[in-house]
Parts: sequence; structure tokens; C-alpha cells
Amino acid sequence: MASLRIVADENIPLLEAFCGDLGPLTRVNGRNLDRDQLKEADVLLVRSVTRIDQALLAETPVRFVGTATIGTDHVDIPWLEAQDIAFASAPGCNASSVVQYVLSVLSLFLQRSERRTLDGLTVGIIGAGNVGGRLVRVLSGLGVTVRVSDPPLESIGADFPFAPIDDVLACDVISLHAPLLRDGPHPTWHLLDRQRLARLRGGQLLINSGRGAVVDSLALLERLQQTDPPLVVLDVWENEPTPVPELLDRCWLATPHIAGYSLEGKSRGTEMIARALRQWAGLSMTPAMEGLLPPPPVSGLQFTAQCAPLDALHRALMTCYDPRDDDARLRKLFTSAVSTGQSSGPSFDRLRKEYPVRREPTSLSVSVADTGGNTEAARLLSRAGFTVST
Ligand SMILES: NC(=O)c1ccc[n+]([C@@H]2O[C@H](COP(=O)([O-])OP(=O)(O)OC[C@H]3O[C@@H](n4cnc5c(N)ncnc54)[C@H](O)[C@@H]3O)[C@@H](O)[C@H]2O)c1
Ligand SMILES: O=C(O)[C@H](O)[C@H](O)COP(=O)(O)O
Repeated sequence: MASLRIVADENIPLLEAFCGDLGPLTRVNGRNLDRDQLKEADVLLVRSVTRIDQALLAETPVRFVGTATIGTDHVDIPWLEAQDIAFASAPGCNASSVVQYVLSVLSLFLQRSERRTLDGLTVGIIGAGNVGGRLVRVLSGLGVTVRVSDPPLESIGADFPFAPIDDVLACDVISLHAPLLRDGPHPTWHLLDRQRLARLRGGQLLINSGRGAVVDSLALLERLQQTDPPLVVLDVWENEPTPVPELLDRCWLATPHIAGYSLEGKSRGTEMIARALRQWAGLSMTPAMEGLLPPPPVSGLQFTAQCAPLDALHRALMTCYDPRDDDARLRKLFTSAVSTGQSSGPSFDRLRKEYPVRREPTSLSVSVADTGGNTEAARLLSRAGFTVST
């Protein structure tokens, strides 16, 4: 096989291990990538911050494009197909990381609203694919009542508790997991528009860890400036990396598009596009992701028989991932950038580039002995994705 010249985003981990034998690998800043940097590239590997279209790729030798992400709204796939440029993404790679993010947010919400039980809690999920579908299963397993809006899946008779979108938006918690679609039969751009946002009330929680532009952010800001506003948690923003500062100020929790940033989620994304690239090049896959990751830290979690099961779940979730840490880091850097008159973009991107190692719940092992024989706590932990051993 002839050597392949690979240009890749500097934030794609483990690429050297998966593709180092294919040819020279040049790392670039994906946010600022331009056509001149691709004059001698056969392969381009990106993340979500690089717009892939004719303007970037025309008259370059690139024949394979891979994005180590679930979302593909930054890629003009029809144009790639028309040019016969091979394309691969990483469906589902970080779905369990996003579910972890939502569960941690939900657990903080339960604490904040002093709910001692999941009985009677309703969660509305918009988009029930790899992320939303997994969330439906986890929440249903925990005994939460779930309502789903996903017209494409409903039209093919998929097995989910479907409901009209207005009923989904009336739930206690609403979590958005639809892709950003600007056209087609079920567009999602500004799906939550001024009218729909006007119906949200105080006491409700809206979480967006899908794509920023699924919500009309200016209309959301207006809603948050009115009486009886809902609580809002945003991981994704319109116009990243420069969200509207006033909107960030009014969010309960604000994070810099890191819901999918577990070590496993990012590494799996690399593994999936590396596999596709090697297959395209006629080569077999050599290393597996698991062998390349450090062993997870030991949990050290212990519960008593008397520990309320929801408290046990909360402690396990916070041990694994506490979104308040990301919120604090974002607000600190953002406030300092805005107060000195600088763009918040570099701070937003720096937080993502220097993201601390975060492991998924499966990596946190709790034995039943550690749960103090508390079988209900053990059941909840297991349903939430933790490894519970007997
Ligand atoms: N914040 C993050 O770090 C992060 C991480 C992963 C994914 N994402 C985003 O989340 C999105 C969903 O991820 P996924 O893996 O579940 O994708 P997926 O493609 O597996 O599922 C998307 C689901 O949305 C449904 N859908 C399409 N149009 C809809 C509409 N109008 N209303 C309701 N549902 C609709 C589809 O039928 C599908 O079931 C991705 O496209 C990506 O943009 C964000
Ligand atoms: O679509 C995805 O997989 C996520 O949004 C992904 O985690 C985004 O991360 P980025 O590509 O911006 O580093």
C-alpha cells in the first residue's frame, strides 16, 4: 500500500497508535483549518469544529474524510458523495458519556428540588437514537416515566413511549438529543422556538446536550428574563465557541460542549474512524481501544444498609462526573475574557482541548458488599450503568 498523507485535528486522541503506520500524520487546529493546509493530504480527520465542504476541499487531493464524532451537521455529505470522497463518522461513540452527563445533571436537579424519590418524575426526550434511546432505557430501568418525541422513529413503528411534542415539553425534565437538521421532513433548527419556549414553566428543567441551534437561543434568553423561568442546562450553544454571555449567566449549569468527552467516548470515536480508514485502505485493524487506555481509578465508594438508594446513586454519579466542575471552569474563564474585552472563543476552546480525564460509569466498580447489602442501592447503581459485582 502506498503511504497515506494524513492531516488530523490535534484534539483526536490515540491516532498515532491506530494510524501511525499508514503514513505521515500532520496535526492541525481544526477550528482554523484552511485549504492551503490540505494541498498535500490524502486523508482528513476532523472533529465537529471543522466545516467540511467544497470551500475547504475543492482542488485538494483529499480522498477520505473522517469525523471522530456522532454529529455530522458540520459535513456536507452530499457534496462528498458527488466527489466520490469516502466518508466515515463515529455513530454512538460517546453516547454513554452523554447519558452520564444527563444522569449527573438530573441527580443534581433532584437534590435541588428536594425530591426524595423518582416516583412521579416525568422526563421528555427529543430524539431517541444512540444517545436518547440509551437514555430512555436507563431512565425506564430506574422507574422514571419517559415520553419521547422522534417522528422519524415513530413513523417506522419503533418501540418507544412516543407522545406529541407538546406533551414531551410538559414533562418535569426535557432533554434534547435530536441532530441539527436544517431541512428535510423533520427539521430541528430552532425546534424549540419562541412559542414552544413560552410554554416552559418554573420547576421544569431543560437540558440541551445535542446541538445549540436546536434551540432559538435569543428566544431562550428572552424567556429566562421573564417571570417563572425554567431551569436551563446548556452544554451546546448557538455560535460556538462564542455563546451569548447573558444566556450563559442565566443558565443554571453551563458547560463547553463536553457531554461526550469521557476518555472512552473520545477514544472510541478515534477507533471507529481509524477502522473505517484502514478498511478503505485495504488494511486490517491492529490495536483495540481498551488496550490503550489506562486502568480506571479505584472507586473506594462504600454505602451503609441505611443509605437512601437515591443518595447512593447521587454519590456514585458525582464521584464519576460532577458537571458543576465544568460549569465553574467555564464561568471563570468566560467572565475573565468578557471583562477584559477579549473574545470568549479561545477560552471555550481551551477548556475543551485541556479537558481533564473523565471515565464512564462502567469503569466505576462497586461491589454489593460496598453497598452495605443495600440491594435497592445496588439495583439503581447497576441500572445507571455502574459495574456492580456480587
Ligand atoms: N454534547 C455532546 O458532546 C454531544 C455528544 C454526542 C452527540 N451529540 C449530538 O446529539 C445528537 C444525537 O446523537 P445520537 O447519537 O443519538 O444520534 P442518532 O442519529 O443516533 O439519533 C438521533 C435521533 O434523532 C431523531 N430525530 C431526527 N429528527 C428529529 C426531530 N425533528 N425530532 C425528534 N427527533 C428527531 C432521529 O430519528 C434519531 O432517532 C447528535 O447528532 C449530535 O449532534 C452531542
Ligand atoms: O457529535 C459529537 O460526537 C459531539 O458533539 C462531540 O463530542 C463534539 O466534540 P468536538 O468534535 O467538538 O471535539
